[in-house]
Order: sequence, then C-alpha cells, then structure tokens
Amino acid sequence: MLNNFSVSERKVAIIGAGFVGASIAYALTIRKLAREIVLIDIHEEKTIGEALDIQHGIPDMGISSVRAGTYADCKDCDLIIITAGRNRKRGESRLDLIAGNSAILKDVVGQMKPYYTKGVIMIVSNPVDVLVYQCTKWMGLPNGMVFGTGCILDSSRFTRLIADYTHLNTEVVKATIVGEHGDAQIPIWSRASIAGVPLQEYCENVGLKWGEEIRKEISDKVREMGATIIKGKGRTHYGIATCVCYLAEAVLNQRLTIAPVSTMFQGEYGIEDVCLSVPSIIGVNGVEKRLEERWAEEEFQAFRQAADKMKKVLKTL
Ligand SMILES: NC(=O)C1=CN([C@@H]2O[C@H](COP(=O)(O)OP(=O)(O)OC[C@H]3O[C@@H](n4cnc5c(N)ncnc54)[C@H](O)[C@@H]3O)[C@@H](O)[C@H]2O)C=CC1
Ligand SMILES: CC(=O)C(=O)O
Repeated sequence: MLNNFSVSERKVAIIGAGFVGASIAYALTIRKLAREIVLIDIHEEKTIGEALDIQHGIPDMGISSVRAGTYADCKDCDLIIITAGRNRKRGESRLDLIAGNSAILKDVVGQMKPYYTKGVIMIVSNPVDVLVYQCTKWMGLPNGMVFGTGCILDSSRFTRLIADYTHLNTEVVKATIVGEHGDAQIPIWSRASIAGVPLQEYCENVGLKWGEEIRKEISDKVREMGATIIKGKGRTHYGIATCVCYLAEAVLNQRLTIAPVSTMFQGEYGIEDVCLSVPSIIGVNGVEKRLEERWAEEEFQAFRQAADKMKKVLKTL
C-alpha cells in the first residue's frame, strides 16, 4: 500500500475561502506546493478577491495558479481541503459548532461528490473529528482517504511550549498530542523527547526543574491555546495553514510523513467507528496507516475515555 504512488498534477481545491481557506491558499502558494489552487465558497465576490490578491505576489515567490471556481473544479483534484464553516466565538467549545457546521458539510459534500473523481479529502472545519466521521461515511472512500488535521496543530503548540521551556529550537523537540482536537486531547508525555533523549532525562541532565506541576502547566496551556488566541484576535488561521501545508506536501509530493491526524478507527487500540488522532503515516492516499504506540497506561486510559466521549457525541447526530 505504501508504494502505491501515482504522478500528481498537484491540483488542489479549497472549499471555504474565509480566513483559514485563504491563509492555506497563501501558504501553499509561497511554499510552491500546488500547481493549481481553486477556491470555492458561497461568497463568490470575496472568493474572487482572495484569489486575485494571492495571485499578485512576486512570481518568483509562488508558482501556483490561484483562482475562484465552482464544485465542477473538484474533478481530478489530488487534494480537496474543506474549511467551510463557522468559527467558534469567545467562550464556545468546538463541539458547540456541530449543528451548524455539520449542515454546511452536508451541503459541501452533496455539491462536491458528483464531480469527485480522485484525491484525498482533508477536513479542517470544526469540530474536526465529528466532521471527518460524517464526511468518511458520506463519501464512502477507502479508509484514510478522508482525514482531518486533528491534533497536528495541538502537537505543534505542544512542541513550541516544550521548546520555550527548555530554551531549545523546536526542531529538536518531538512531542505529540493524540485524541480529540478539543478538550479530550491527550499529551503523550511518555514519549516526548529532545533529540531522541526522553524529556525527563534531558531536564535532569541540564538541571531543569521537571515534574507533574510543569507537565500540567504546559498541557493546560496547549488545551486552552485555541481559546486564548480567539480571545485575542477572534480566530486562528496562520498556525493551521502551515500544518495543512505540511500535510499537503506529504500528499502532493509523495513525501511520506508521520503526524497525528484524525481518521476512522478500524480496531486499532481496540477502538472502531470513531474518528480521533493518533500518529499516522500520511502519503499520496491520505492516511496509509495508524500507528499503535506503547504509551503509559494512564495515557491509554485517557485515550479510551476520549473515544467513549466521541461515541456519545456521534450518537447525538
Ligand atoms: N482544525 C483546526 O485546527 C482549525 C479549524 N478551524 C475551523 O475552520 C473553519 C473556518 O474558519 P475561518 O476560516 O476562520 O471562518 P470564516 O468564517 O472566515 O470562513 C468560513 C467560510 O466558509 C464559507 N461557507 C459557509 N458555508 C458554506 C457553504 N455551504 N459552502 C461553501 N462555503 C461556505 C463562508 O462563506 C466563509 O467564507 C471553522 O470551523 C474553524 O473552527 C480554524 C482554525 C484551526
Ligand atoms: C480554532 C481551532 O480549532 C484552534 O485553533 O485550535
């Protein structure tokens, strides 16, 4: 399965040209990751404006053709990114968005599906784990071809906070959040490392204070980070745009990577019929495999609780 490569035309559709969709289009362009980017949104005039604005960058800094389009442009896309949907307001949780954004996703999938011929579908809209579940069921594609950005953004925040605490560059920190992109997220402290050295051992080595109090402070900050940013500026979009670029590179350039993204479980960790994030191998077919890692017992327990919580949420749909 991992060797099932095909030549990608690097055509990307982004459905939802709001802050997140436009930031993704901009980031993909300056990273030169796509040959063609089509923005699709119910607000046609705004979408044309976003596409023109991105197209007018210095040519040497971006080679994509960026334009506003329609659902017919989803034909032959290598990657379709869904960002349509409302953002949470101050004080709301991501799960408060279910009814509204699920209806929007239904509309989007209903309009996109007749034109879908191939390619991976990446969900960004919230609540991402719930919407990945619905889109997976509605599209009926092989497992992993629909996936959500899930906990990649949380893991990026986690990595940043550990790097800040240890005064190191983020590149040497390896740290992952799994579970829900939401309150039931789980930091996998048992496997967090600095250049391959377990985090606790590293801190002892360099004489940095370490223990439950510091772990809790960092975990709480990561869980609240989305809300903290929303309190400040009303939304988040730059962080997720770079995460999407990273994942798009794996799909479009067949650059296999491992990241904690959300897909439909099929018995891994004894869990099925629910979408959550675990470190997964990502390539041209989306999620090729969910890795089953050896976490600490309390991390497994928290993960199983996250799955139970998500199953209860799915029953309300
Ligand atoms: N997964 C993650 O880590 C993150 C997810 N998000 C989520 O991304 C979503 C988008 O956020 P923003 O771009 O800030 O919101 P926004 O309000 O700026 O943009 C949403 C866009 O969706 C469009 N839209 C609404 N209904 C549509 C439909 N039926 N068909 C096509 N387009 C439609 C709107 O016209 C609008 O342009 C939200 O659900 C937000 O919570 C945001 C940041 C991080
Ligand atoms: C909006 C959101 O889901 C986040 O920034 O985490």
